[in-house]
Parts: sequence; structure tokens; C-alpha cells
Amino acid sequence: MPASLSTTSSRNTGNKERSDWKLTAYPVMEHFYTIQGEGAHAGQAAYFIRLAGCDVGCWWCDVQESWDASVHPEIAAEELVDAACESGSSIVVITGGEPLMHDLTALTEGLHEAGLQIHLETSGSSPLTGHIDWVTLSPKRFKEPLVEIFPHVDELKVVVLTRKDLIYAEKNAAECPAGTLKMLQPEWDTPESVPLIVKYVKENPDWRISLQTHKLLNVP
Ligand SMILES: C[S@@+](CC[C@H](N)C(=O)[O-])C[C@H]1O[C@@H](n2cnc3c(N)ncnc32)[C@H](O)[C@@H]1O
Ligand SMILES: Nc1nc2[nH]cc(C(=O)O)c2c(=O)[nH]1
Ligand code: SF4
Ligand SMILES: [Mg+2]
Repeated sequence: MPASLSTTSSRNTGNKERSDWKLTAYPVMEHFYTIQGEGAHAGQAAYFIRLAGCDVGCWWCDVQESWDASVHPEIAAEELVDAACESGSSIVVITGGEPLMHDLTALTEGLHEAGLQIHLETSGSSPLTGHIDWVTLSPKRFKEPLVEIFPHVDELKVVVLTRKDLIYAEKNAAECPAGTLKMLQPEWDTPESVPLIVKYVKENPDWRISLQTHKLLNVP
């Protein structure tokens, strides 16, 4: 294949050299148009790009089939941007897997060139790349966020199973900018966490509850 037609890898190598954004390819588990189910933008139509690969390993993760990038196809940024544009959405959510395992420079350049707003769902465990309009940080004890992400956080969303997670939520909130939206999200299969979260938010009203409403609506 001529060099001009070959795709370049999105692997997050820290290499700042940039090639044409259209040809940069990412391992993608799925991309689809749906309703944002979680957090501050819940209820808004959004195009989701779920990049494959995750090295965090949360045992309760609801998308474990995303972890192994090698079983998912590489898709060029141009195809992803075209699909997002054709959906008619004005918001694109980049999620995963752990999307920051990939250099998001090319993908975000293309999405912005198309006039789209870019939201990111991340554990913050790899370096932040690309230009993002809304950063949702969901920190994990299994692989802690890098401190460099904290100044960029718009929304902190902590998954709660037990009381320990509320302490972990406060520890992370202390690192985030003033004005960060602070969300507690029940782990889906741990309904016992709900009374704990309700009590906590009533006593600490600077926190809000985020529910995975897409699972209630039965949409992707
Ligand atoms: C699948 S993750 C992908 C993005 C990134 N790896 C992260 O963890 O933020 C997307 C969101 O779903 C949350 N999540 C994953 N499994 C969950 C579960 N079983 N219950 C509630 N939230 C969950 C994560 O904490 C994160 O906020
Ligand atoms: N509808 C819908 N909303 C979501 N918000 C965050 C999600 C994610 O997996 O990152 C997600 C998802 O998987 N589906
Ligand atoms: S960091 Fe995100 S994708 Fe990775 S295991 Fe945890 S919830 Fe799943
Ligand atoms: Mg999800």
C-alpha cells in the first residue's frame, strides 16, 4: 500500500508529531447515536464513539468486552467524523474502554473541524490528549488518575458500591477545580448503595446523583 494511503496509529506514545487527522485510525468497539444516559448531560442526544482497550480493570465494569483492543477493528478518524456528522448530533461522546490510551489529537481535530462539541468519559489513568469541550472524570482505585487531568475536569462522576467510595469521591473532589459538578453514580448491580448515596447527598447537597438512565430506557 502506498505510504500516503496507510493509516497511522492512535497509540498514545506521547509523540507530539502530527499526521493528517483523517488517516489516523483507532480501535473501535462500537459507534452509535443514542441519548446520553449519565451525568450532567443526561437526556441529550449524542453520538458515542467507544474506543477499545482498557488497562484499568474495574471488576464491575459494564463494558468488559471493550478491554482487548486487538479484537476490535481499526477505523480511520475520517469515517468516525463522517458517521457522527451524518447522525445529525451536535455532541460526540468519546468513551471506551479507556479512551486516553489513544492519542485523541487527530480525532478531536476532525470532530471540531466538523463543528461538533466533544465530551470525554475517562478514568484519567493515561495522559490527556486532544481538545475536549467537556471532561467527565470517573476515577478508579484500580489505576489512579494522573494528577495532570484534574485542572481540566468539568464533571467528577464516582461509581459507588460502599461507604469507602464516598471517601474516595471526596478525596478526588478536593483535587478538582472549584465549580466542578460532583456526581455519585450507583454501581448498577449494587442496589444496596442507593440508600447510602441518597443519605449522603441529602447531607452534602453539593453532590448530585447520576443514574445510568439509558439502562432504564433500554437504549444503548
Ligand atoms: C465504561 S466507562 C468508559 C470510560 C472510562 N474508562 C471510565 O471509566 O470513565 C463509562 C462510565 O461508566 C461507568 N461505569 C462502568 N461500569 C459501571 C457500572 N457497573 N455501574 C455504574 N457505572 C459504571 C464508569 O465509571 C464511567 O463513568
Ligand atoms: N446512553 C449511554 N450513555 C452513556 N454515558 C456514558 C456511557 C459510557 O459508557 O461511557 C454511556 C453509554 O454507554 N450509553
Ligand atoms: S476504567 Fe472504565 S472501561 Fe476501564 S474497566 Fe473501569 S469502567 Fe471499565
Ligand atoms: Mg456505558
